[in-house]
Amino acid sequence: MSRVTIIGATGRLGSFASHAISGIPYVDEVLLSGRPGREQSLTALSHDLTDSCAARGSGTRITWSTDADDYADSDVIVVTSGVPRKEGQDRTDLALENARIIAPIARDIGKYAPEAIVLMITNPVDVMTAVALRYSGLEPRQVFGLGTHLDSMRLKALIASHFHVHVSEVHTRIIGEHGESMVPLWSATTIGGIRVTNLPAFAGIPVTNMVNRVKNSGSFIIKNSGATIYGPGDAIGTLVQTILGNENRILTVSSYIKSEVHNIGDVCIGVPARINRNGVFPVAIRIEESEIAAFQSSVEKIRGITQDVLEKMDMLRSSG
Ligand SMILES: NC(=O)c1ccc[n+]([C@@H]2O[C@H](COP(=O)([O-])OP(=O)(O)OC[C@H]3O[C@@H](n4cnc5c(N)ncnc54)[C@H](O)[C@@H]3O)[C@@H](O)[C@H]2O)c1
Ligand SMILES: O=C(O)C[C@H](O)C(=O)O
Repeated sequence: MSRVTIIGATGRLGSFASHAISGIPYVDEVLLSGRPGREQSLTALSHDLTDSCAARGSGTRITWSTDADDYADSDVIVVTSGVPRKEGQDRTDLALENARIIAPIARDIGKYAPEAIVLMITNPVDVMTAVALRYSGLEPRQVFGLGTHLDSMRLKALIASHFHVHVSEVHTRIIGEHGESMVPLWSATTIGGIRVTNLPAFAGIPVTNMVNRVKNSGSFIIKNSGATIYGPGDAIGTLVQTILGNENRILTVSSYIKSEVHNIGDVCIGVPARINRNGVFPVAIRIEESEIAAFQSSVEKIRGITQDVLEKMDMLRSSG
């Protein structure tokens, strides 16, 4: 029996992620959680998703609640609550506003669901992962963020399209910030098991254009269709399935690292991590010199914003 709770379920991403999760075979119950005042919307969404399950021949139960104590007994909690960026904003512009939304939610998770594995989605996701870790009091293995998994999938799609190969033939990773300072690891990119840098055709690929397209993907979609929904929603589904299926896949997610990448750490940021029913375990890696420098600078950026937000949150708390 597995129960997955989505906090922020009435939002654009939350509702599609709920749909994606309801299709995972290991999931018996999806609990749609929202703020008081959202009862009608939660009821309607639960009816719609129940119809969807029936149409797919799935026996997954869809329930809803506005009470935090119903987080209890959740195996996985996905948090999509928070403000999305508007056209022209950077994800990091949302840091303090969303930290103020995430902190009380994380406290409730720590109180009512201390055994759960928590997947953070709210942006800026690396910073919100650190906020959730701090305020929930859970262990680092239990709290992680979507991080650069979505960016890695975006790059994978571009590489597959460029080389006219199936996406399953491409393995690639982007580490670091889910944002401007992300670091594509060409050293860890393979097509059909062959390192891409060993393929003569790689010399002709528009690397900079591809990386810029990944960096700008979210803002392009937001500008032209309002929100990113299906890419992140299905990426959330993959992560939930990886946890509940105890699959031990290595995916690139925002996780607390001490020193796993060339002794760089003390931050929540996108890194390759093994994911299973017990949570998320960053994998120690060695990368190329230029990649180390870029990762170090991404870490410093995210560590700085995280410290700043946590300090401001402390000040807000002490001033009542
Ligand atoms: N990490 C990623 O790759 C990724 C991808 C897409 C969206 N996001 C982030 O997910 C978040 C939600 O995006 P969306 O497009 O679904 O937004 P949305 O506006 O459609 O939904 C926001 C949700 O948050 C809830 N919410 C808003 N303010 C709240 C508050 N003060 N307290 C409690 N709940 C509150 C709303 O009720 C709603 O359920 C944003 O921060 C967005 O940037 C992250
Ligand atoms: O770009 C955004 O603000 C949403 C999300 O982080 C994304 O990359 O799709």
